[in-house]
Amino acid sequence: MKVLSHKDAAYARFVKKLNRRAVPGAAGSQVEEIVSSIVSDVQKRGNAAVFEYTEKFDGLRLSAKSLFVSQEEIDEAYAAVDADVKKAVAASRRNIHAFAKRSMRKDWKAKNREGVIVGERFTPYDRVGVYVPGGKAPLVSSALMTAAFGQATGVPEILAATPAGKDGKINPALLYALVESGATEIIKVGGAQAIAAMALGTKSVLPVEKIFGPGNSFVVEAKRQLVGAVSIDLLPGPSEVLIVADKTANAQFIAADMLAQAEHGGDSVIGFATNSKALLNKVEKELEKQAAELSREKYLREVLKNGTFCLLTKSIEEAVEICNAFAPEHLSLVVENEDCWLDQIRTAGAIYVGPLAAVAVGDFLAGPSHTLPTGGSGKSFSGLRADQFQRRASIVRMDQQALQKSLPAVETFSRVEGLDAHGRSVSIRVE
Ligand SMILES: NC(=O)c1ccc[n+]([C@@H]2O[C@H](COP(=O)([O-])OP(=O)(O)OC[C@H]3O[C@@H](n4cnc5c(N)ncnc54)[C@H](O)[C@@H]3O)[C@@H](O)[C@H]2O)c1
Ligand SMILES: [Zn+2]
Repeated sequence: MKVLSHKDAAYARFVKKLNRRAVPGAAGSQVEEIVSSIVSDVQKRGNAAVFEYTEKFDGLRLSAKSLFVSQEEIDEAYAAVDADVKKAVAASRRNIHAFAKRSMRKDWKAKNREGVIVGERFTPYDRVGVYVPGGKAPLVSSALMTAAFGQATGVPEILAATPAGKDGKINPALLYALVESGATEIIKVGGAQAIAAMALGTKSVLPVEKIFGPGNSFVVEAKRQLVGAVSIDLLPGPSEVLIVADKTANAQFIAADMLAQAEHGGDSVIGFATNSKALLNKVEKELEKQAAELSREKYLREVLKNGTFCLLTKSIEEAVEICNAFAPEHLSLVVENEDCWLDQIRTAGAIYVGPLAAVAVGDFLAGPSHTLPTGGSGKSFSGLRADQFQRRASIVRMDQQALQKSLPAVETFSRVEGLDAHGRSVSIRVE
């Protein structure tokens, strides 16, 4: 764990490094090369390549038949999942649908200055892909936090991809959540090969139009490389949280929120910035104490060692500047005059305001998607939302009078651009 005060010599350089730009594969890790060879192999050899990589990385032998989750497997999952889980999935789905309804784009029309009627029309995509990570934990909530938004906007075909275990089984709760969230087909494939299969199609998999969802660095890099063949939602990689707090905050709550994101393990990053020395000391102690009591201690230790920083800043203003440069996936803001500081935050994917706003409530239940930009990509992308499942077309219609009023400016543009056919196509209607 890195602990630094603004008085330390190393502080300025460390803070400067926190000013990030998104790079999915860790520098020097060769993720880019590995992924590009997987993608081109799936493009060339289709199913055969998908099956080989699944055997290599997940220890599972697939065939054209066992590639897809069967109706029997779905029925088994529905029978196996207990009532509590079904209730929790329903509660989360209800909030997601309500949230999605509000953020969906709605058709509109208006008249411009010349009287031309202009507007926008939105229709759901026909076929999308969602990736649900399955490596380190069965992310049941991630099924909801991607597919259920597509379901809310009325996407008719949702292809889901998630890695299965060596026995070919997918966690029943995850399978249940996927089907409840509108997945119409599910393939038992993970990693870059899953993204390539969905984007490019194989003999068995029909290609999709857009790909959604989080994953490890191979998944995120594959999405990045396949933009063009498909569009994507954003680049959501390993989980992160930054906490900005002053002396009014509760150290136990802060440590608990940090550990909640740290337990995702891997390349997760957790940060804490405060202007209170006393709070910093308390949070450090709490992290140790609480980590020892939690079940995923191995992942927690890994992230506490390599992916954690605690900063004593000069002021809250400076902590907010660091936050905007870092662009955290989750920001927890626990300060006096919280609304004032909230207005200054520009790059965080999700903002949790006040001491009681536990990040885990947003992770599972609140309504906004937990699929959020990480690794600094919050500077350029926003979190997953319903309107990303909508295609948009602009609409233009006009009557004789509007056409006539448009003619002079059109003729001027035609003349300066040297495109006289453009001008003629309007004047011919006015004459
Ligand atoms: N940002 C968000 O909104 C958000 C939400 C949920 C989860 N996440 C993140 O998603 C990630 C999930 O990662 P995961 O690993 O548990 O599951 P995953 O499903 O993303 O990755 C597993 C797949 O990675 C591939 N793989 C593993 N090692 C490989 C190698 N050496 N070379 C090529 N491919 C390889 C395999 O094909 C495997 O199927 C976590 O980092 C978690 O924090 C992010
Ligand atoms: Zn989380």
